[in-house]
Amino acid sequence: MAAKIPATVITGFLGAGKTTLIRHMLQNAKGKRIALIINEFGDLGVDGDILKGCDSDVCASDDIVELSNGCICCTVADDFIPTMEALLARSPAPDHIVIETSGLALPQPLVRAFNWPGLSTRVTVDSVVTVVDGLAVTEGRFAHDVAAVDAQRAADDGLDHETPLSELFEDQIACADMIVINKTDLMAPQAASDLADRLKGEARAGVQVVRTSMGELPVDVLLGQGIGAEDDLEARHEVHHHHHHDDDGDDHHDDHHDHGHDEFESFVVERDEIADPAAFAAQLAQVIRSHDILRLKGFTSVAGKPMRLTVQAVGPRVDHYFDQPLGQTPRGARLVVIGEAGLDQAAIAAALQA
Ligand SMILES: Nc1nc2c(ncn2[C@@H]2O[C@H](COP(=O)(O)OP(=O)(O)OP(=O)(O)O)[C@@H](O)[C@H]2O)c(=O)[nH]1
Repeated sequence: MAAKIPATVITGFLGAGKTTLIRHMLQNAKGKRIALIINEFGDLGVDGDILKGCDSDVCASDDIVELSNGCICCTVADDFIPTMEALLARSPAPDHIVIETSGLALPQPLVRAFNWPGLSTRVTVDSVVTVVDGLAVTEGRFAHDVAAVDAQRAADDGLDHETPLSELFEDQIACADMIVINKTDLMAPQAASDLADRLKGEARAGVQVVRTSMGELPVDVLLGQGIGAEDDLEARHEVHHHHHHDDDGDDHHDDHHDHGHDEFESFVVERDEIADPAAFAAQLAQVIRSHDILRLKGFTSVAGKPMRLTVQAVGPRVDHYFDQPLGQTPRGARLVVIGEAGLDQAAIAAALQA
């Protein structure tokens, strides 16, 4: 029988650098036929567009499958498994499959899907790679922040659970075979190495922790780890609490269908094209700060310019760059905004449209 096709699961919180890492991998894959499955939170398809827009023949757009019917780990049977089966039926079959989960996905249910009868004989999880925004974690912006949680607890006796952000982070760390501390260009070397030590302590024994920036990991380090994560699920402890327990008490093994998604929300804001990228970036940074936005990304045209401007913000940091000709895209801006539930959508839209 033919060898199983290896599949790498790339996980990591919103804006950690998963798409950047995958783009670097595709550009350095040296002829390996890689099929990509990507799943975004928010419905603009920004990551797919960024990957298809990279002018390299290794990432032909029909090798990229976007799953946009919700969170990949919650729609495993309806969406993910049929997509995998379709990829496996291709001739020639891909050499490697890479799956980019949404920043809010729990990796465990996805890994579990590889034990499905139709998949288990044909693919194996080469490794689970968790990309971490090193700067955001050291700043305690979303990760498990002991001091902040303790302070909250002290202030509120009724509080018996951690924030959804820190729970997601813990699950993504607990499931990892390799942790990539990304964005080290924004960190002092000592802070990056302290974080590496800390995450080694939180992860399972033997998990590799590597440091990088712009996801520039050698392809041979990233792919071909040969772990077989689906055989080892029990070790990948799931810490995420379910906030929507069935009262009948029967805990199904696949009861992650609505894990915490209603704790986050996303929406799209459209506006007229902008005049000045730097001024717009400053405006976005202001809106992000005043409304506690976790992630904002999208595209806009700029008055008088033929290129599309990509805008990306992770917490308070806003990046913008021209990436490709506008082509047929109508002029104007489309932005997806992601945050914890309760965002003031009308006020945010008004501030972004000002
Ligand atoms: N300075 C710096 N910026 C980075 C690095 N890696 C990624 N970025 C930027 O961070 C932003 C988010 O990166 P993505 O690769 O889109 O992150 P993602 O994990 O795919 O994010 P989601 O779309 O939320 O899933 C982009 O603006 C990237 O250019 C890095 O190592 N250093």
